[in-house]
Amino acid sequence: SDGCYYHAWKIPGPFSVPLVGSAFLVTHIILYRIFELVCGKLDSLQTGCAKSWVGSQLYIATMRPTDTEKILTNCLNKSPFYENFNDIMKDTLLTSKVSIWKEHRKMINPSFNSKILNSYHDIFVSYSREMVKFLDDKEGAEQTDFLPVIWEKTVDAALATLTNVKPHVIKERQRMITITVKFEEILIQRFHTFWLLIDFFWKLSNLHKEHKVLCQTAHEIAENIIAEEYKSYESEDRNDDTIESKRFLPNLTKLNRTKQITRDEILEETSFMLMAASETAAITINTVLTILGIYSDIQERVYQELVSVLPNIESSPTQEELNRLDYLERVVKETLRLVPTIPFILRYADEDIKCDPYVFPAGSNLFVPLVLLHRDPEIWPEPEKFDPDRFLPDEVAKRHRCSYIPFSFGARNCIGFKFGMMVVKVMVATILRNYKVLTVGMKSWKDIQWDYMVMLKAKNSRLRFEKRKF
Ligand code: HEM
Repeated sequence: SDGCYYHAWKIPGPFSVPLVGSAFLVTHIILYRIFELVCGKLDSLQTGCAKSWVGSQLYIATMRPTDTEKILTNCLNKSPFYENFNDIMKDTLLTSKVSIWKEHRKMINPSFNSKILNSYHDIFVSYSREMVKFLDDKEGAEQTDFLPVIWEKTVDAALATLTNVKPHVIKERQRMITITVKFEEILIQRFHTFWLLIDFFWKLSNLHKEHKVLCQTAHEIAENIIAEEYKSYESEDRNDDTIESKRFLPNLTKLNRTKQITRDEILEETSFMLMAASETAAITINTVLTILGIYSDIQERVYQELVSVLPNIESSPTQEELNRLDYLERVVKETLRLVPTIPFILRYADEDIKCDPYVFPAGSNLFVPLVLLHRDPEIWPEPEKFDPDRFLPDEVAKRHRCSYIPFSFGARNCIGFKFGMMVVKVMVATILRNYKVLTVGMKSWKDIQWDYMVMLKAKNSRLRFEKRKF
């Protein structure tokens, strides 16, 4: 509309891109141009926000906490960007239109309440013990890449908590990891091959064939998990009041009986939920350990806290002990500030959003770069310094509540926020109580090479583990 052009005209932004037809091409340009723009020029613009026209689509990036709060509270629809992930995750909590999302989130939310999450504590502990046992067996060995190792444990922990299926029953569950990695590789390859960004060529390419095979396999694995869940539903004398029946997949299975959700919808939600739960947690644990490997003085402080709260090396933290690990909590928070595992969020404006002195017009795509918001020197003095004490209560109270949002904010925030913090803390606490972690040849977090696609993950973190003496 004319209003849209008028409002957009006032927002600074030096470039536009000629009309292009493919949604994927648009996405490509957003990522590269806006990232470049936002990273390179946002602070020099001194406005905290910038726009870019990509064909007929308007993209606006902002790193002001007040705008961020307005966007995340008022715009619950996602940008078309999210349609590009993969073909079996088009209608999930993450991606679906508000109408569907609202219904599903209402059904899924109760499975993430505190009572149910607390019942997961011992399960997380048992997988963290398995992790330590794995390290014991390989003592001293340099892990060229720790991420796949910890990821196996978070997949099992996710299956053991979000479903009633015993992880070992799902023989191909480790393939969930290779498939996810492959999906991301294909996405990256597509981004780097200009002609593959045009749908017509993409559909003809071998990469697309590979993509389809992966979708098929992911679909089969999710089918198996659901079939097992149905079996356990039928075999056990079902009591719908147990805490187990309120878990994510059992709960959806129950709602399927009363036709509140279809089996296909459950399949997509499950596929996505298991991936979301395990990959984010694994990456975060890997990042925390890498950073603590670099800053050994900070690791030492974490270790001293662990020794005082957990005098016995064999013991894992109880829930009450976990809550007393304040310094560890600050370390995890500071890690997610500097390196938010999900580095940006894209929303869609259904109506005009007033962000003084600008109006972000209806129809625009709103880009919230967490990674830049979290490094804004106006909010974070010496932003590149790793300093867990930024999260002391007095410091937190001084900042705007949307200056730090690794789990997003508002009604469409991360449903697994507490779940994620719990797994990460239990795993890191148990590993560090038993092992000292070292990195090879790195002095600062800036020596880590970051993969910058959908997730922000360390590429060259080679961790070494040294058994702690009693
Ligand atoms: C541990 C680190 C984690 C981080 C940093 C993280 C971060 C986020 C962020 C930033 C979003 C919003 C994404 C967007 O709007 O584009 C999100 C959404 C989501 N996350 Fe997480 N997450 C984590 C762990 C988890 C876990 C453990 C689960 C599941 C148990 C989970 C499930 C989800 C789901 C289902 C959504 C979509 C929510 C909706 O749109 O209603 N996440 N997460």
